Amino acid sequence: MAETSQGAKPVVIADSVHVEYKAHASGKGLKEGTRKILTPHKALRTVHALKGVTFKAYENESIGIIGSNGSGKSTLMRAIVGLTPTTRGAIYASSRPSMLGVGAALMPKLSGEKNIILGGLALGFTKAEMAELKDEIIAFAELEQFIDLPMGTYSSGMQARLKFAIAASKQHEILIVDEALAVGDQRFRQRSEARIREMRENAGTVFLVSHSMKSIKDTCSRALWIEKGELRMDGDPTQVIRAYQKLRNQ
Ligand SMILES: Nc1ncnc2c1ncn2[C@@H]1O[C@H](COP(=O)(O)OP(=O)(O)OP(=O)(O)O)[C@@H](O)[C@H]1O
Repeated sequence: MAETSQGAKPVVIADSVHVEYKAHASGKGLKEGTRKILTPHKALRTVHALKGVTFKAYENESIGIIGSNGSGKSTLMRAIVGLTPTTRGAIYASSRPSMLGVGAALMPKLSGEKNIILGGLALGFTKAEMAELKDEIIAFAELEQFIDLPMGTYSSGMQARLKFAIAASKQHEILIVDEALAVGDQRFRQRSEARIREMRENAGTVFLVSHSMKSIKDTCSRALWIEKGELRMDGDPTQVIRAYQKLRNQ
């Protein structure tokens, strides 16, 4: 991969990325192969969610992704992780990007403690490693009093804290955080932002999708503004946010 004049190596390259979703007129997304069983009179709509997005992300950057609802932010993140295929263009990454969140692996009926082990295994830790990390995770989530209760009894904020604490226990080289910070309370948000900064300092590259301009300003070194599937602006977070808010207030 090419290097910049400052010598930083790109870790993610998005090269004219297009993503088109095929959606049934009833509103449901379609998986490959589903098309065949649809009745012919039901129209198939194409949603062009990303229209040629190009950028390079470098080591140690923390990149905020902003834009209106439905502008394509999550689609871009899912394409970077490989969950959503690009229709045209390509994404190159120097190592496998991780999406912060172990939500899918967790089970509401199990205690917070058992879910920590489960979530850790899903992240690739061994049981022994999780036994060592467990207390730190419980302390970060501040759930000492509740950790033996089923996770399903937790409030949404408590669940979000548990998920963040599990996922943030691992150092990721390329980490994608999609709105995870918006759910906790103000104090937890500050602590999770600090943790993200720490991960970034340890040679990680972080993408943070958020509608909280404060989170982006406090956490990110760069911002990408995606609007209607296109990269509208890329640069210093304060300037990009100012331009975005100016358009929103018109
Ligand atoms: N599975 C899907 N099938 C069809 N269309 C989809 C699918 N997922 C997303 N879209 C469409 O793609 C566009 C971009 O959606 P996306 O979720 O990436 O936006 P976003 O910027 O993350 O929005 P928000 O800020 O509201 O979370 C929207 O028009 C959305 O309706």
